[in-house]
Amino acid sequence: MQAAEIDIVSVTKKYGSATAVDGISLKIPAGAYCCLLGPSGCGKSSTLRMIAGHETISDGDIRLGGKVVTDFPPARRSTAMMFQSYALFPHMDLIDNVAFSLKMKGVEKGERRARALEMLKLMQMEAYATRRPAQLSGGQQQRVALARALITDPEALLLDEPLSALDPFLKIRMRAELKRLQKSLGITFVHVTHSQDEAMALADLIVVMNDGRIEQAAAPREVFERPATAFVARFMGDHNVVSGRVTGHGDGLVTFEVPGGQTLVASGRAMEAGRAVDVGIRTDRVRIGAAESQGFGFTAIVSNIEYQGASVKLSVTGAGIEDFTVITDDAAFFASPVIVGEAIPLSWAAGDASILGALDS
Ligand SMILES: Nc1ncnc2c1ncn2[C@@H]1O[C@H](COP(=O)(O)OP(=O)(O)OP(=O)(O)O)[C@@H](O)[C@H]1O
Repeated sequence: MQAAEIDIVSVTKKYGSATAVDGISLKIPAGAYCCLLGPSGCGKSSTLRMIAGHETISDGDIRLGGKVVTDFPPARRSTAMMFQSYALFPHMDLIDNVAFSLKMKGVEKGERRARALEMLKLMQMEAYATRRPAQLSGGQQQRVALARALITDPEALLLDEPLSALDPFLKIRMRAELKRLQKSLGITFVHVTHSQDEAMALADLIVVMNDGRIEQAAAPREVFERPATAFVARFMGDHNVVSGRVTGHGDGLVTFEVPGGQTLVASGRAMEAGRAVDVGIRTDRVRIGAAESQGFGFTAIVSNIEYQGASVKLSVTGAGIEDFTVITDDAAFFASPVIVGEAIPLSWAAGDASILGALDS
């Protein structure tokens, strides 16, 4: 199969006067596994449907494999879409379900059935070829839906929350299957999800969306290690976001004051005093113990402790700092446990607190 690059150029989607997608631009390389990630209502499904041609584009253009397809109907785009509900026909057996789009194209019966069987084989479902969808498990239905989408030989497969109907165990298994399938077919996958874990596990490119815009588009590790904005840091989880005002800078470090009056230090480029900043601090990089130098920690009051097996999660507050989380490994915690209500010193290394959004400059 051939893979297509997807180029979204200043695309806007309006429903009446409401803007669902607000002038986004994004290049998805051919053969990439791209996850559109974000909270409910951020515009991920609208973006996917515009790529598929199931939704008109209010402004801007979409190019697939270098060709402008903005006004093309779905069937002319070399894309295939797999829906959340799988949308299988209940009265047809699996072969007819999978062969359906070939029938629409006028492919002769013998050939379309042979190709459908081949697709079912690819998905290891040939033994069930004459069953109906209701006689299958959720995971099996998903494989059939995939076979049905792939039979048209698409250059890009578009998946809208493909794992959301599955139980947690199956979800993780099917997620591995999706990844394997994408690598073996080599075509571009665009997968809509609101799950950070799912996006981190699958994607080569994560696109974090918020309120119709793209907050960050980067490799999973980049998004996790260097969130571009406070929104991304909060949404990906595992980061504390502390807000304050800049009081000074020097040597790649910025000092800032939080509302409670204490001064902390973060890495970041020079910026003028008085500017409001958000600083990200990874929850797993904070340790219990006094800071070696001023500004790389604070005194916190423990408000909650959750045992999580391999780790322990502490919720704490400090002067001007609310909702701060510390993830510590279980051995370190139980070697010298703390209790709710206790005042404890917290600290982190110089590179572990960074000004969000100023990391690339
Ligand atoms: N057909 C429609 N008519 C009017 N408004 C719509 C339509 N489809 C979506 N919207 C609105 O556009 C915005 C973006 O919706 P969209 O479905 O793209 O978001 P999403 O990120 O995929 O959300 P979810 O995860 O809940 O599916 C929402 O505010 C939604 O209510």
